[in-house]
Amino acid sequence: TNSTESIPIRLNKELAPCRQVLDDLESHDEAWPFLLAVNTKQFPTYRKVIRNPMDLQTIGKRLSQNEYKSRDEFVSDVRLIFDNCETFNEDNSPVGKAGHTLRLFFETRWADLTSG
Ligand SMILES: Cc1ncccc1N[C@@H](C)c1cnc2ccsc2c1
Repeated sequence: TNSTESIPIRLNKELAPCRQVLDDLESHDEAWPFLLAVNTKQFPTYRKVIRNPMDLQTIGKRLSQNEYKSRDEFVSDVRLIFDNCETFNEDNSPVGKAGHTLRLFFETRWADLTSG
């Protein structure tokens, strides 16, 4: 069955901005470091430093599986991506700069989509 049939209309409407902003993030030029989970073979220290990894693909799966019960849960996962990025990457590194750019894009787009 279509996974959206099972959730109340209210929740479905409530989460619409989440799908929209996720699509916008995934298609952003600076999204490349955040599309998939950080490969721990490529970055062996990552999981020691970052206790709660997060990425855009994981958020998309959670959204499609109706794991978010509120917009706030969704927003927390998105902000976790950028907080992890700041923890692990220098601000002036390519990934660090991408994180700051994409965080500002997210907060601006999210405010536009949800300001009523
Ligand atoms: C967001 C993040 N934080 C810390 C480490 C990595 C990453 N991203 C991965 C995709 C990444 C980021 N940059 C490069 C450069 C060559 S492979 C590769 C993979």
